[in-house]
Amino acid sequence: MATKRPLPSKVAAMKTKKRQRLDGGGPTADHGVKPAKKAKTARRVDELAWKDVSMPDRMDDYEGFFGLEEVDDVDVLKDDTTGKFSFLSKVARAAPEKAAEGSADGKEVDDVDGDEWSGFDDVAVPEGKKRATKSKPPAKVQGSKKATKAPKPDITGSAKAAFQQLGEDGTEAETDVSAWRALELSPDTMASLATLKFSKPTPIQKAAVPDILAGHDVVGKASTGSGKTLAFGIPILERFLELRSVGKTKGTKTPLALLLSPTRELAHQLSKHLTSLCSNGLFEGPLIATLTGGLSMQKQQRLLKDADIVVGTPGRLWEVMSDGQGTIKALQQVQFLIVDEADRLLSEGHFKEVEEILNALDRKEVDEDGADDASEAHQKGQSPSSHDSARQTLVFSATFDRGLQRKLAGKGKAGNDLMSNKESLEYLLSKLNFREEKPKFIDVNPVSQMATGLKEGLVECNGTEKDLYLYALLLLHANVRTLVFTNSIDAVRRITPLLQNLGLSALALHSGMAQKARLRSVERFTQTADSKKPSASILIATDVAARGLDIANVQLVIHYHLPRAADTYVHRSGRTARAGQAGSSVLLCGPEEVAGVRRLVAKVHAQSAVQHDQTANEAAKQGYYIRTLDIDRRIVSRLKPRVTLAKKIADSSSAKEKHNKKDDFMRQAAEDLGVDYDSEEFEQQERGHRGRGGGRKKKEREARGLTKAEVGSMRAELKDLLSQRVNVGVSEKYLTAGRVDVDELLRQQDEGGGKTGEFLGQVTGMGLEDL
Ligand SMILES: Nc1ncnc2c1ncn2[C@@H]1O[C@H](COP(=O)(O)OP(=O)(O)OP(=O)(O)O)[C@@H](O)[C@H]1O
Repeated sequence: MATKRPLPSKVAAMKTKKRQRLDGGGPTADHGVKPAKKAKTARRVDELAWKDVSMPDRMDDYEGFFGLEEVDDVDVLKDDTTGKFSFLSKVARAAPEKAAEGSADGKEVDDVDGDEWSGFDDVAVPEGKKRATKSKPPAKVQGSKKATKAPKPDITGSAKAAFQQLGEDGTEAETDVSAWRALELSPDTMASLATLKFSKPTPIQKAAVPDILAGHDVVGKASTGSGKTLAFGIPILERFLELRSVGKTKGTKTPLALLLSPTRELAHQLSKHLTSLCSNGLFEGPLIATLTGGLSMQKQQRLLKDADIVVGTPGRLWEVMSDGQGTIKALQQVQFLIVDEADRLLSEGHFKEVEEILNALDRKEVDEDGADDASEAHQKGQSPSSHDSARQTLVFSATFDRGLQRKLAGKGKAGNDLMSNKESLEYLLSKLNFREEKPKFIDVNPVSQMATGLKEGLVECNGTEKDLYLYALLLLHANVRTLVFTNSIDAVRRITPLLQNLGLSALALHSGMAQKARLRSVERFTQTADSKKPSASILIATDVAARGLDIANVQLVIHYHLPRAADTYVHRSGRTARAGQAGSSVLLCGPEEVAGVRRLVAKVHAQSAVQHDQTANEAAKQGYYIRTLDIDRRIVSRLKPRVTLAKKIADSSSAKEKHNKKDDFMRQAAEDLGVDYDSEEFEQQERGHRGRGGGRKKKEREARGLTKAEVGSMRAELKDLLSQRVNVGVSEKYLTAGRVDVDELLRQQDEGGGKTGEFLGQVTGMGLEDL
């Protein structure tokens, strides 16, 4: 007997308009409801009248979905015997839309018959699915010898595709992509590049695309922000279009490419970037599934079934592969394996899961029923077959271990040492099972791994003054999109509210946050970057944001804590000065750290010289000398009262929050044990235990002890201080030149209600503007 079941709140929340009358009003006799004027008919999911949902505040690739749709007035029925669902609706999707809905290969993301769709979930269709329209490539796309399929004129009148080719004034925005011709790409890819307005390939794209298209394994090195994603993305799209033109993508259940990413944010960004190339409405592109932790695994597994490109972080990918559903078998057939940010992925920390994945991809034995059990195979100690791989392996990063670079460039001594260090990148590269004896090593930036538009500097300050100097730097670079890197989650948690109290809209990003909050922070930061809004333009992050993140218009990177390794310095700094833009990277360091910092930065700049047969010391000696930037101490000291107050307020709320959490935990534990819990008594006992951390605890207690009224008055005082303008229009250089009487200026400033001199904003004469 068919019964009705209401949508769970999750589904309802995903739709802007809820389905009507889900608990009644259906036409079934069981419910004895008056028949509607037009009877509802059972329809398949893809026959329903889905409409696009606009999501202004969400990431386009949220949870691996590239678009959401909604549907109204549908009754959902569950057959208790079979457990299958069916849908009753008066209206069906209009015919032309339906044609657009189905992909050429007839695949569907949500199983229509409900065979595998055992529960309700968000119903969404990736963008690639919805765009089966064709359109004319822009006028200047011509001359490709390797055409897979001639594009047809836009007979369906796809307004979207046509609109994408129009400039704001309605005229055709032509991008001359003739500089790509030497790469012999298909008209579809050329059209896509024109839509993206990429008029010419970047050096790494120019060098790597032909080798990848020719079937070689490639290890690619190019500086940060130089377009490495499309260096492998374009060949993947080319292969997809080639296979599609001969009908080989139809009905296949095996992905074409597998991409490994070290972080979740980067995985989502890679998907988004590839989507912009592959699903721009000009042709039907490949489906992309993003597998990352922190988001619904079932949903990702469902997407995986139809995916052409799989992008994943090692942990979640291995989890999915280990589920015995035949995922390993499917992934064993990928034609491309891409290891992005390879030196990070193949280093300690990610090592275990990456190695498991690599072993599983190369394992020959699979159960008779086609399913696989990775852990079982692992226990059996099955090892990968060597050098019989059909797939191409592509390895990319801006940084590689120096010894490895020399070897790849043919300068190193081959020897037994190759296998001696099991943790080394070299050893792991040997596990990648390249199809060729030696992959092609392409290094387009042998001279420097830093972006050409990057300027570097350091600010010297005591450890206890870092917050103050950070604030001063941020004020001096007001309205500049800034990424601040710290070495710990605690520091992000502390600095973010501190800056917020100071009236700056700082956002946090660290791995201790829930995944949705992480994505939201990146999304908000990206949006403000896009909209050029001055607010919310500071992201305080751990090194989870150091690699690969491509956020437009980030102009300043501040290293609040020194990076722990040279490669981290390169990647953090690489979040600015991307794609040929300018940007600055500033290190905050204590006087005792300056010498070490200079060595670290010189080492980074000396890498290439070392490749050219110098020793590290020789290279560093002739090397780069990072400049010290002066910030006028008078300005800093005038900012101090604000920072001190803001810190007290932030410490008070964080101590209270921490205490409440601990209290909840203790209360629960006491309840579980069936004993009484008195928080004051417990605290007194704790106070009795003196020892390490006693001072910190005392401070926490004091901060927690502040009353609401005390915090309120501090807030009022801070508000008052923030409303006063601080003159920062004078610099040390000015002072030493003796042209300005700063005391007089500051006095006038106070008396004149902030009308004298120059105020907060970009300052000239400090050396900072040269950065
Ligand atoms: N041919 C091109 N012309 C103009 N812009 C491009 C081109 N190719 C890529 N870009 C843009 O350059 C930016 C950086 O690209 P990408 O993220 O691939 O850099 P990357 O080399 O992978 O950097 P990282 O080492 O930091 O990961 C992106 O915003 C991308 O859209």
